[in-house]
Amino acid sequence: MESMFGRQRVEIAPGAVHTPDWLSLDEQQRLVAACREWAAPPAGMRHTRLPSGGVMSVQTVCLGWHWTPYRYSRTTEDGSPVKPLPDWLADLGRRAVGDPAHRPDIALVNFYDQAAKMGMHQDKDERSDAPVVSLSIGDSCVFRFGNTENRNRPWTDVELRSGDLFVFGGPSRFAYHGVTKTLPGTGDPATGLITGRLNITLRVSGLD
Ligand SMILES: O=C(O)CCC(=O)C(=O)O
Ligand SMILES: [Fe+2]
Repeated sequence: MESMFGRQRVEIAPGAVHTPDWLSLDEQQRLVAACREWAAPPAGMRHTRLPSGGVMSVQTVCLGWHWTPYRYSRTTEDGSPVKPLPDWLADLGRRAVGDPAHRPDIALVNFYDQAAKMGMHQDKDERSDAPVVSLSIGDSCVFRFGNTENRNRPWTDVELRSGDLFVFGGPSRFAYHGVTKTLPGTGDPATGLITGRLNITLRVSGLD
């Protein structure tokens, strides 16, 4: 939410909190550089294929556990081992949640080109109700945060900008959400990302 003092931390729904400008420029630069390495093959960034035969418009690389709709595994579709989730990234997730016991073991790194979006869905392939941490870098987007019942209204549209944190847990952990559009040209090239949007979600798998 915008006030004359800038954007404020807002609880969008119980357990769902938007914290603007949470990442420093240094942290964003480090994440962009790391995402470039994670995106490289093997087990690199690709468009996820859906069982329906469709292909997601975002490109994704997974760390820790590989997500294939609708389950997690230790290897990708072509049999490559999934890249590890580095401790420093799990530490960042722990700091975002503010709970010393929080231990994310999955990162999904999504890249949105200017046409990419993500339909309303729940993050429900994890066997844990621990909060999901979402970090955004690059172009702004319209993030639609809905309800836990279905993909329809009520929802709240939130503009996520570069450096913003969004955490959803508690009663909002299984709320439907999606990205209706990105806003091309709104990112700061100083992050190292010249075009497009990166989103990193950190999750607890509940698997071993
Ligand atoms: O890009 C975003 O902000 C949301 C990504 C998301 O919902 C997901 O990866 O499940
Ligand atoms: Fe999601």
